[in-house]
Amino acid sequence: MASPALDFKDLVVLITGAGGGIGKAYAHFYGARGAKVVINDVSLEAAQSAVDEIVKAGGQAVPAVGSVTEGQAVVDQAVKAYGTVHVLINNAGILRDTSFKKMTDAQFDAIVAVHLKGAYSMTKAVWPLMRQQKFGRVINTASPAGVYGNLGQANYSAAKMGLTAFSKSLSMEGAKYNITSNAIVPVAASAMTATVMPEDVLRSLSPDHIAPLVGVLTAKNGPKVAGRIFELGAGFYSELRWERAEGVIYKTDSSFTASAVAARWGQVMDFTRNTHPVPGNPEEMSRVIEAQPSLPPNAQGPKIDYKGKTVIITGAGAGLGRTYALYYATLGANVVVNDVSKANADAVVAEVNAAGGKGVAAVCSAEEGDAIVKAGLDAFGSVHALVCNAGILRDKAFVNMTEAMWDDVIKVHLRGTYRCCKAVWPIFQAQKFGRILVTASPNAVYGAHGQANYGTAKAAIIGFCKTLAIEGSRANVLVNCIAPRAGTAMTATVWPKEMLETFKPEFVAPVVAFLTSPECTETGTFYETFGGFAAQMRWERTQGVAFPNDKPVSPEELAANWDKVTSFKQSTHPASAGESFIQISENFGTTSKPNRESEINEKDTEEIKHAKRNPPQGQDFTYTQRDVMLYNLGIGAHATELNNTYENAESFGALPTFGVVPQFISSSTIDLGKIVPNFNPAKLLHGEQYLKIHGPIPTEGTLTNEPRIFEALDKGKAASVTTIVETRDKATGKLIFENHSTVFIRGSGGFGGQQKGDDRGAATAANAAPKRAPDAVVEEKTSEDQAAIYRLSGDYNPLHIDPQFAAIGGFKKPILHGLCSMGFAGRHIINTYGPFSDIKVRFVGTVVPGETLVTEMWKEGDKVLFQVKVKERDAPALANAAVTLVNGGQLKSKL
Ligand SMILES: CCCCCCC[C@@H](O)CC(=O)SCCNC(=O)CCNC(=O)[C@H](O)C(C)(C)COP(=O)(O)OP(=O)(O)OC[C@H]1O[C@@H](n2cnc3c(N)ncnc32)[C@H](O)[C@@H]1OP(=O)(O)O
Repeated sequence: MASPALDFKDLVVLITGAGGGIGKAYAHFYGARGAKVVINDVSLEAAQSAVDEIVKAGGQAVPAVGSVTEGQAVVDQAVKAYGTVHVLINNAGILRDTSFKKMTDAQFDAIVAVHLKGAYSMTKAVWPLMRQQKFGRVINTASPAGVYGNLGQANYSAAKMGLTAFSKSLSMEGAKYNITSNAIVPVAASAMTATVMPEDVLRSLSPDHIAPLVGVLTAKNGPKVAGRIFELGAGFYSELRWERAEGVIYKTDSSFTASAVAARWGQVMDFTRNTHPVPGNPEEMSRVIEAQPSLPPNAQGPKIDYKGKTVIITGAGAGLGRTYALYYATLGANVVVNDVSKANADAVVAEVNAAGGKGVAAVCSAEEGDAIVKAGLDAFGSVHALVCNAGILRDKAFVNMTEAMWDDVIKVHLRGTYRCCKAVWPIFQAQKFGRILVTASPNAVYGAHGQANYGTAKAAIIGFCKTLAIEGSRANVLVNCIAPRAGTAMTATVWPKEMLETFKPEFVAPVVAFLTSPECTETGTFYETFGGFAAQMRWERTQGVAFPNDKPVSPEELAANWDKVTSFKQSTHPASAGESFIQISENFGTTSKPNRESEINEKDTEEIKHAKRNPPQGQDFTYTQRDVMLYNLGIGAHATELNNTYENAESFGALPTFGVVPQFISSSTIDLGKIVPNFNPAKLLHGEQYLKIHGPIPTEGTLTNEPRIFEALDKGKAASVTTIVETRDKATGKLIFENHSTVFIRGSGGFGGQQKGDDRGAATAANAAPKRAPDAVVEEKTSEDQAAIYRLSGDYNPLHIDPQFAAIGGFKKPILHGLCSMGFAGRHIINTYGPFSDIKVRFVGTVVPGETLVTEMWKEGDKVLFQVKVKERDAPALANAAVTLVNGGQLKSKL
């Protein structure tokens, strides 16, 4: 049941990058729901055309041209047109994809500028308006590339992940003013994916599936949801959150070493008993304070030493960085002590030398990655590990944050990390060894007041780490991330003594030294660590809710299912963009329940109306591999084609036209005598067939059928009746096949009903054969026993075996099943062009078992048009026929 109408009337909604793609889909959504839409784009032409479309459809919209990095100028245009902004959707984006090895500073900086600075600049400009009117909704657009990492997108991953924390911080600061902010992780087709994805996948990933969730989050009367992350696409809607392993509290005495950390690392990563820490929860730290005194000394694991190894530590002049440097020194490392302060760097170098290591200072900003790495190379000849630790704080409430405060924090943390990683990357790649540890923060996970800049930079580092890990693993360059907590010079004045004692920076160092050692084989992982405690973090995703893929759900219906979107009861843990995509792609091709009333035609007789409104109960179809082999043989597969005829063959499976078999039990039992007059089964011929294969075909199992009468046409002397059957996997409910079957019943016309059928797209396409000679022709003789074999797959119509029955139908001999001829043609197409995802044919002439079928084919884009003739009589058998090739036929080369 849908929830009450969500109210968007007169909300001023500013959407960045709305000249195309998802942004434009939002614009249409809000325009249709009575909002005042402000369409931002860098292109006036694109913005204006989106505006025109909305106005034409009866909505209100204005363009606001300009770069998102000039937020105030864009917002001024919105205010000029509509007085304020209620909803801001930070959607604009660009891509500069390339391997990290080849990434230029310009490519990194451009992405950070548009996605991060753009979101900052736009939000900063609307913030005072939202505070003043005590209403604001901000949506930030993250990406699977950000939350899971993605090859060739180190820059984009960083920026997108950064926006998750930006939303959290904004939500905390906006709460008092009824301002919420959420991040979405959309999976949708865009101008970019259009070039790399097949058409049906693009259709399934329509951007129209994203707007309903954004609608729920921004409606005047929607649920109050703030600081959360939602992953969605293709009609699937879910929420993401961080989950933490129970972790280990190591005793922080002298037995707390990198080797002790290694000894129990499995437990650090063990999610059997997981937790979901609440931001700012005081129990978090008191748990560690209470546990420490009674812990036994730590058992030691494999020896970890750094003799002959060089470790670069940025920001090592004080705090955590200094303690790392000193700890590495005790393990015999060469340490490059980077700091902006020469005095601090020199002092730590002296301490490193005294502690058993060798130190060298690299006095410069963390952004000077090349200079820092050069210092290490000059002093020690090589570099083996990099710990990116340098950071600054420029805490300020977002309303008072200056551009410089934003820029400085992003630069030191994110750009500094990028520049140092970039500088060590070729060295690590060449020596086929490298360990990188980057530093995020709990505030990247939980958000924090006054740290929109810092939280964003730190979250960006998590996304950056994930992509680097993917790109580095082949060369044994492992990249991990920590969110440490420790007492600082600042907390020294406010924390009680026992906290200062428990959360010393020294109590993070052994974890760091383990993570950069050869003994650590993890990559792309992320940990919280403080006071001897360490625990891995991973994504947890709700089971989510999937709506039919063929049309976008309404925001009301989505809101009515909000508990399913957000319930973590049966959660999953996608660890990569690929894993995340599986559940989304499972929703491809799912269709809405048909609205039977809409299929009623005014000319339908009462009998037809009744039949349409009261479809028969579908029947289950259970089958085994034997049935698959029997079907394949029935349509001419040969014993030598083992994948079709031998259950132990490596790629054993059903030929795609097997899809007509499971539904037959349901469509053939429809009582046609109750629908058309003078029904005589001997006068029934199969007229047309359309089959769409939605999912992989199981080689055995139970499928369910949902049949319905779609139309019954009066063709004068004859009637034609079309049934549609959806066939699903009984266990999963996943749609596997959709069949449209038309039977032509001679002598049953003249009842005065609808004469012309409705357009059902590919199922009714004319598929006229081109004038040119066929691109390919395959000829194959059917067996005299073909119908006798084929009927064992379920169509026991006596027309195909019983001469007397055939004679009543007007035939000299039993004729071949139409679907058998279609199966032959399907094989001919597969063998010529590869597998297909749908097939449509019209049966235009009968075939007698033993006759030779000639399949003529014309390739037109991703379709193959075809027709089949009977060679002996030069008579047409199948016409108006076509298939859609899987992946445009590219699979053929892989077969
Ligand atoms: C799986 C789900 C359940 C399916 C149950 C199937 C059970 C099976 O056991 C049965 C079979 O397999 S039978 C064997 C396969 N079928 C055949 O051999 C039929 C061959 N076709 C014919 O003989 C003629 O085309 C014929 C007789 C069909 C039509 O020829 P004509 O009477 O000459 O028709 P025509 O004058 O050309 O056109 C009249 C109107 O009908 C439409 N039409 C024509 N062929 C059609 C066809 N094959 N399917 C659907 N509609 C068809 C025409 O468009 C025309 O419509 P309109 O008047 O609006 O222009």
